[in-house]
Amino acid sequence: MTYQLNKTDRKISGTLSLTGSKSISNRALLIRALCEEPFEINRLAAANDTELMEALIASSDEVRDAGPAGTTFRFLTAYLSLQPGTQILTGTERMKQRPIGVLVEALRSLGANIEYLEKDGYPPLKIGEAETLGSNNQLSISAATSSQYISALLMIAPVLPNGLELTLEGNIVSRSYIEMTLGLMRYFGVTAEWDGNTVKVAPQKYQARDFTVEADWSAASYHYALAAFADELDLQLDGLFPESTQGDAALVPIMEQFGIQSTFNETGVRLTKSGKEPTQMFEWDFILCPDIAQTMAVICAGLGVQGLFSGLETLSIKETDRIKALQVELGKVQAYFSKLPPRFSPNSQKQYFMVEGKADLTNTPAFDTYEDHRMAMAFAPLAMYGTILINEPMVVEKSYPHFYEDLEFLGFTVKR
Ligand SMILES: O=C(O)C1=C[C@@H](OP(=O)(O)O)[C@@H](O)[C@H](O)C1
Ligand SMILES: C=C(OP(=O)(O)O)C(=O)O
Repeated sequence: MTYQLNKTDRKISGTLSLTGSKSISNRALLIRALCEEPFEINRLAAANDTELMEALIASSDEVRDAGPAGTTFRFLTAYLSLQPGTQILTGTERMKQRPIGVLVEALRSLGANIEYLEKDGYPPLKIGEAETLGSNNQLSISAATSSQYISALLMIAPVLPNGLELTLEGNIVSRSYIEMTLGLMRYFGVTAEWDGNTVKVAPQKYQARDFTVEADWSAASYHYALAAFADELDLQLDGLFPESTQGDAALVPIMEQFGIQSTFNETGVRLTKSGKEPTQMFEWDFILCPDIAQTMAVICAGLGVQGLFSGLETLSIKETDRIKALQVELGKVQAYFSKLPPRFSPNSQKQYFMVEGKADLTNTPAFDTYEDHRMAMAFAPLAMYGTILINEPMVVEKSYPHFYEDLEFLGFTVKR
């Protein structure tokens, strides 16, 4: 299936109410499953990944299929280790290529009974009943591959008989998501101490409290891209708060550099043009906000701004290898995304990528999406410069099922 997108003017105005954050929703659902009393979760994400999370927690099926949902898969691995009986946790072909060994090894050393059903270190998993889980409460874990493993362990930590002392080794990737986890745990009455590289969680009970999920800042990034490409702008995004636990809220200072002013009000944030010219050279380290790297690469290419990106170490193990996918798709519009040779790196400790060139839309490019929602949504804003095609457009359902309807509301034509 292919969608054709275009927009005849460069005006962006109106009010959108964005879906809830899938990261926050998936945490709130896991915490609710571990809490002895029920509570309400308002504005749960409409994301397929969140629907899966909710359905798989409630399921009594022996085989549970998390599809392409990474957080769902990782959080459920920890949760199912606590459950009686034996379950099989599986996912898409891509999920079977996304590593899980660090989490499985950590759970095994707590006493979990987990087997790999295909390739060592990767899904699918057979999770049996543990004889005793958590009699040992000290664990070291590599923090350099995915923060989701750490979040999964921290969320089950208070219900383990002796809690958990988790030592994080190596470079910590996506640290903002670990902080989000601890923030949510705190909201539900569980305290943790993070001192140096050790996080300690004593045995505690989650306290039931109704909760409202903040809107999704990663989803907001696509609207910030429209804002950056617009000539006239007055866009209200409802459901976003000024004090966010989402690392992707870094969009506010980032987009200031592109002349976008974010003004928080009672219901959300209003985007207007600040009057400042966009920067000609944009530099950012995405280690705390990896999910907006694709959006920012396309914003740079759309405006012809040179981008110097670092902190992209986790991108190759996400829904697709996002580095390769960006290289191929930006190449279709004569823009480039290339790894900087170490001798040109401003900081020898980091790996840099450079975005160069201004996207040329004259030949109605057809963008492939690689089973990655963020490839579809990051490239869609280019339709403000000319007609584009998006192949397999419905990948967006993973996190933002109403994405195309929201574009139509803003005046885009979406030919299905
Ligand atoms: O914990 C979470 O909700 C997430 C953590 C990040 O993953 P990594 O920690 O693997 O970078 C992020 O990319 C993902 O979309 C959601
Ligand atoms: C990486 C992502 O999700 P997950 O790891 O949960 O599949 C994402 O939504 O960009």
